[in-house]
Amino acid sequence: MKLNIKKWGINGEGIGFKDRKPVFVKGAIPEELVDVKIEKRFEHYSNACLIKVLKSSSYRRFSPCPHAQCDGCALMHVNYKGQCQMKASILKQALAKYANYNGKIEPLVKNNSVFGYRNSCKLPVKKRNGEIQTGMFKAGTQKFLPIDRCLVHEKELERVRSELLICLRKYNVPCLEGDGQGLRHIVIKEFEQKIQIILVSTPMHFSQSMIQDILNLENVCSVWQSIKIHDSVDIFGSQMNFLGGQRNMILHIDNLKLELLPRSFFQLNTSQAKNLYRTVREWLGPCESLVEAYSGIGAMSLLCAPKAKQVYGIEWINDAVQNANANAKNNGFDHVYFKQGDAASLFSKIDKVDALIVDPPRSGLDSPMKKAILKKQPDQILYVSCNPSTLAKDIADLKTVYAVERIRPFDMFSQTQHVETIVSLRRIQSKK
Ligand SMILES: C[S@@+](CC[C@H](N)C(=O)[O-])C[C@H]1O[C@@H](n2cnc3c(N)ncnc32)[C@H](O)[C@@H]1O
Repeated sequence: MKLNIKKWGINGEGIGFKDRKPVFVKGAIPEELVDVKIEKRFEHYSNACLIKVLKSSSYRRFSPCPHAQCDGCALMHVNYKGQCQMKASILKQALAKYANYNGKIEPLVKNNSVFGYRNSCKLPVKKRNGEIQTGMFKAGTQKFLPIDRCLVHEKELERVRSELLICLRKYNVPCLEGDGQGLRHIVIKEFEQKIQIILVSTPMHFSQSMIQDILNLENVCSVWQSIKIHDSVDIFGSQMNFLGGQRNMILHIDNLKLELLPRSFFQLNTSQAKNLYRTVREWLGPCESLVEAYSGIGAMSLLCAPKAKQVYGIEWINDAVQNANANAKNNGFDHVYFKQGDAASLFSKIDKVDALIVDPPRSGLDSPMKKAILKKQPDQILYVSCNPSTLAKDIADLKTVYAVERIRPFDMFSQTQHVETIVSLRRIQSKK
C-alpha cells in the first residue's frame, strides 16, 4: 500500500493516514511517499513495516550503523538536520496537544559530538561458540544481538570494552549459563579519561589476579561487582561490592568538583549535561529557599547554590544522596543539604519554597508531587524533562497556577528520538 508520510511520531516513526487513522511506519520520514505493509491493526491506529521508499526526504541518509537490528537509535537513517527538526517538532506537537501551548520555543541546542558522546554503556554478555561476547538486547525483547562496536559510545568505552573482553576470556568467566550462574552484564562509565567497570553477576567470586588485570587496563580507575540474582528492570542488583581502585569517579563542572558512585545517576552526555545545568543556573532567579527534587548527585543544586540562601535536595538513591552531601561539603557549601526519600513526600513537608527544580524520570511528576507543588506554589519552577509527552501533560496539570516563561530543548541523545527540555514556569496567581 502506498502512503504519504505526514508527520513524526514520538518514537521516531513516520506517520501517514489511512481512512483518517494514523499508520505508524518505522524508518519512514515526513514528506516521503512509501510503500508499506500493515502489520498490526488496532482500534484507532495501525503499525506498518516499510517496504520501499518511493519518494525520499532530503533528510534521508544511508545508516552509518552496521547493527540495524539493535533498534537503540531510531534516527540513524536521518541526517543531523532532520534529527534536530524531528526533535523540535515532537516537542511542539506534544506541548500543543497536551498543554494547549502554541507559544515560543527557543532553538534546539545542538550536540557538538553527534557520535561518540555516551559516557556510559550497559552491555549484556553471552557465550557464543565458547567465547564471551558483548551485545545488546533487541529493543523491547530479551533477544541477544552480538555487537562489537557502537557509534554513540565514547571511543574510550569502546577501547576498554574490547580489552575487558580479552581479560574475561582469558579467565574463562562463566556467563549466565545452564545452571543460571555467572556474569550478566558489564557496565562501563567514563568521566575525564577515567574508567569505572561494574561486573553485574549472580553471586560468584572473581579471582584477585583477574581484578588486578582489569585495574591494569589503561585509565581504568575502579572495579565493582553488582550482585544480581533475579531479572529486573534495574540494571544493578541489591548488593554492590567494591573490588579495587578508587571508590568514586570525579567530574568537574565549572568550579565544582563532584564525586560519583556507580549507583548514582548522571546524564549520559557529559558536555550537553553541562550546557543544560548552566541554563538552569542562568534562568533561576535569586531566591531564599530553593528545592531540587530528583537531585541525583546534586549538580544543579550546587551550581545554583550561590543564588539561594538555603538549598534542599531530594533523591531516593542512597549512594547519590551520599555523593550529593559530600559534594556540598567538599565544595564549601554549608547551606546546601540533601535528603534521601520520595520527592513528593519530602517536598510536601518543607515549610517554605521559593523556587523548585525538578528533573523527574521519563514518567514525569507523579500526582502526589503535582498536588504538593500546587499546594506549596513556589514562585518559579525549572522543569528539566527527557520526555516531551509527560512534560506537556504535567504543564497542563499545573496550568491553573503556572504559566510557561521559557522553553529550550537540547539534543543530548543524537541518533535517537529522545529530546531533553528545560521549561521555566512562573506562578501567575498570588499565593493562597
Ligand atoms: C533524570 S534523573 C536526574 C538526576 C539529576 N537531576 C541529574 O541531572 O543528574 C532522575 C533522578 O530522580 C531519582 N528519582 C526517581 N524517582 C524518584 C522519587 N520518586 N523521589 C526521589 N528521587 C527519585 C532517580 O534516582 C534519579 O537520580
